[in-house]
Amino acid sequence: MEEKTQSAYQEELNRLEQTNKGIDEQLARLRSIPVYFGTDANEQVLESQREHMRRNLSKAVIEPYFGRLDFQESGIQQPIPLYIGKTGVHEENTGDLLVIDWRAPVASLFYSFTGGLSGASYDSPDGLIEGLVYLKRNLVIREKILQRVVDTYDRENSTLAAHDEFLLYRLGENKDNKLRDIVSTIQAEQDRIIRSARNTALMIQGVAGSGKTTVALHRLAFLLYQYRDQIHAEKMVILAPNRMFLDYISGVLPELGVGNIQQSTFTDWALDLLEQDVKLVDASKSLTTWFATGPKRPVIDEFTPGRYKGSIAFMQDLDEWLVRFEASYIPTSDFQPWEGLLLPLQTIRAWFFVENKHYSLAKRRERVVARIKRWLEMELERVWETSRRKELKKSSAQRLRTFLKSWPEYTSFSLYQMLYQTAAKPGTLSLQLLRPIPEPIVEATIKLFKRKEVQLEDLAPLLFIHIRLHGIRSAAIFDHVVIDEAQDFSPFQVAILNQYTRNNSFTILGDLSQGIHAYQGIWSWDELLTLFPDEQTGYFELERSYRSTFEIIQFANGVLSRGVSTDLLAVPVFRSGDKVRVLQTTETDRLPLLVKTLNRIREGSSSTIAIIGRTEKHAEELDQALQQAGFACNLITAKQREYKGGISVLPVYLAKGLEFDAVILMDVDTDHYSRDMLDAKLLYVGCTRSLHELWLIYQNELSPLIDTQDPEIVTTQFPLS
Ligand SMILES: Nc1ncnc2c1ncn2[C@@H]1O[C@H](COP(=O)(O)OP(=O)(O)OP(=O)(O)O)[C@@H](O)[C@H]1O
Repeated sequence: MEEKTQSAYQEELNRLEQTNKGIDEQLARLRSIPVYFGTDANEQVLESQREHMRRNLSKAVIEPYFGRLDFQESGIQQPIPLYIGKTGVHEENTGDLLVIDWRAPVASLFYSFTGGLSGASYDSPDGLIEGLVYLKRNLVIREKILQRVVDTYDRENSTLAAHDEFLLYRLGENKDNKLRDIVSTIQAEQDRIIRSARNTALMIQGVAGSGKTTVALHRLAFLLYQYRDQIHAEKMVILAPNRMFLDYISGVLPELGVGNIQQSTFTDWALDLLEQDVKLVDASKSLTTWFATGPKRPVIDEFTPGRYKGSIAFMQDLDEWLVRFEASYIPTSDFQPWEGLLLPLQTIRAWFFVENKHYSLAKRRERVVARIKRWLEMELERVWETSRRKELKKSSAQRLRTFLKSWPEYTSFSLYQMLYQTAAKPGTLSLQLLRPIPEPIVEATIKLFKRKEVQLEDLAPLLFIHIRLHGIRSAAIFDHVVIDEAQDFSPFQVAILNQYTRNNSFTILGDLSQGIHAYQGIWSWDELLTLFPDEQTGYFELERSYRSTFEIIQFANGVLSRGVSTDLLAVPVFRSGDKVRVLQTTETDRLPLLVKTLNRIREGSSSTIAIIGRTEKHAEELDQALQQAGFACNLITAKQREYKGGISVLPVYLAKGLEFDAVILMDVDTDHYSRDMLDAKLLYVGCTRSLHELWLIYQNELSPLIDTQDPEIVTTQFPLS
């Protein structure tokens, strides 16, 4: 070990010992205080603070910090070493900071400082603090043991050479079956997103592997720290494409010491609000239709149901329709409980349209009906003769029931159904949509209604109606919403979510190059950007990809460019690995080659492996073949709720968002991946799932999306040894 490195190591060993001692003492003291179970409110608050500290310190004692930054603030004599960790720790007696929370303003220097001799600054609650950075050091501590000390900047020799070395060391590690936190290596461009102000709809276009999901999760932890009095974890939500993906990312927030954040899919969230008034068609069925190969795949245009019903134009049509419905939503005659007594329609209208106009439609009807009943009771009390009153009571109740039949109650579903029924009958003019819904959409929707079923794209309109009918409960309003894989959301879905969100506070992230659900999702970020006021919108692009090796990224970029005209190509962090292997086979050798490849991969250090097919059926066949060959695999289907790791077999469209040490893409021939936009995006998604090894196997003719010419990144040979 070089002398300087050795002394740095020794210095850090001493410091670690001192910090651990401080934490241990605090923990011991806290643990010696008996837990309070009583009813005194003040004591309860103190106990919950102690419990919070006990939890934080027990975590901190294992890995107290990961970084050190020596910073000399302007006007101060010398640099002070700042140790940065996942949670802040104070020295018990002096109150000095032993460890600074990574989310604290000063810690932003650790991420934003990228070298050079000029000054550095950070925003503090007291304004801009300026100064000089002398040292930036990464420290790896595992189970209290110092394992690595890497200086990424040293003012004395003004280098930054080790900066990428530490990142590369981290990226080169194999992954287990959960996404991990990246606090020790957050990059400057990611840090800017994480620390953005809260009342903004942040939109992030990031290439595959650029850390979008990870960054969003760190942003939640930051918001909770920075705005702890205004934002509450239980009022934040992460919306992801499916439950399995949520399971896959579920480790990050607890690692960051954050709990209680809601995690859901748009579907589950919407169905919950609609109180299961409707059923959704089986997701596998629609996925099979949209991801069919060749000519069986439906054409996608603006009249594709998902695009049409997900558009803001449809939302506006529906809005207009509801205004006219509301105007007509009142009985058509006076109410006459008995001869000689009349409640004029005009009075009922005034109660409905004027006195109760601030209530939602259902509430207004409920209030007006209650008022009619009260009016009736008062009128009955005026009838002195008991037997006559009894008789009138009975008959008027009957008349009221008949009267109210002309003023039915609606659910979101029944009203939505009425919209399509009206659209199907050109005669009913007053409630006809101004812009007619295309006939095939009307027919297909009505057909599903018979089974009380709807498609995913019907959920936003149903919720829109739900809000008109019932309003929004304040308990249902979010402080902040994260939408992952937002390219698959429709503008209507995001507009609805915005109604349930305070102050446009969103983190919306996605990648148009992975927009494989183009039949419902956005085609450009402008479709979402226009939903928010300009001054509350932020747009970022992440171009660097951290997941895969240089070879894999170059190869995947080639695939994408052959099917899509795009400038959203990933820039690799220079981490070189094995060449991508594109192997030709025959029908008889296909499965033996797959088995041989799997065995070969397993000889190495990969712990998560994916075998990716083109469709669900394709994946099922591969899974069966592998099970018969003795491999314990996990078949991933659209209904999956848990991500188990190990060897996964899955259709390419379900691989989005996940990552594996090694990926084998099966049957990448012309039939499975033709030269078109969707197939290019699908194959791009498949390739970019791999961290270290990528294998592609095909028979007959290779997909035109793949080029094997560049010997620097691809080989067509199976490795010899
Ligand atoms: N700054 C970083 N330091 C270390 N690892 C990082 C960093 N940023 C991202 N990564 C790693 O890169 C991988 C990709 O991250 P993530 O899944 O968040 O990206 P993504 O943009 O959501 O990807 P995709 O769109 O392809 O699903 C993860 O393994 C993550 O840990």
